[in-house]
Amino acid sequence: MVEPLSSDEIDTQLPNEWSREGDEIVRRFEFDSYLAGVGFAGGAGGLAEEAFHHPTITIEWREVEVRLTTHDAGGITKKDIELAQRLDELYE
Ligand SMILES: C[C@H](O)[C@H](O)[C@H]1CNC2=NC(N)=NC(=O)C2=N1
Repeated sequence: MVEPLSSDEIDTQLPNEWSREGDEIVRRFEFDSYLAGVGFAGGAGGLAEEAFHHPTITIEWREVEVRLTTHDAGGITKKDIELAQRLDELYE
């Protein structure tokens, strides 16, 4: 079972564009169109399924908010950090 990271570990491992909100890490991705955000959300869902680790994805007007936490561990784990990194690669 994966263990929650300590606050220090989160601070050092959190990718640059992400922020911590309690037991979640959050990033808002910006797009030129609503449908570009929808497409990104679809790709994010595919990465989530590959990792079997599922974020909360909110699709808004030209923005997509992704929230990650590890429910099984009750906190932020390396699974969240790793998927965040993959989402950043998808976005770039
Ligand atoms: C049984 C458990 O729900 C599964 O192992 C997976 C599914 N996707 C998941 N996604 C997230 N974000 N956290 C989990 O703990 C998690 N667990």
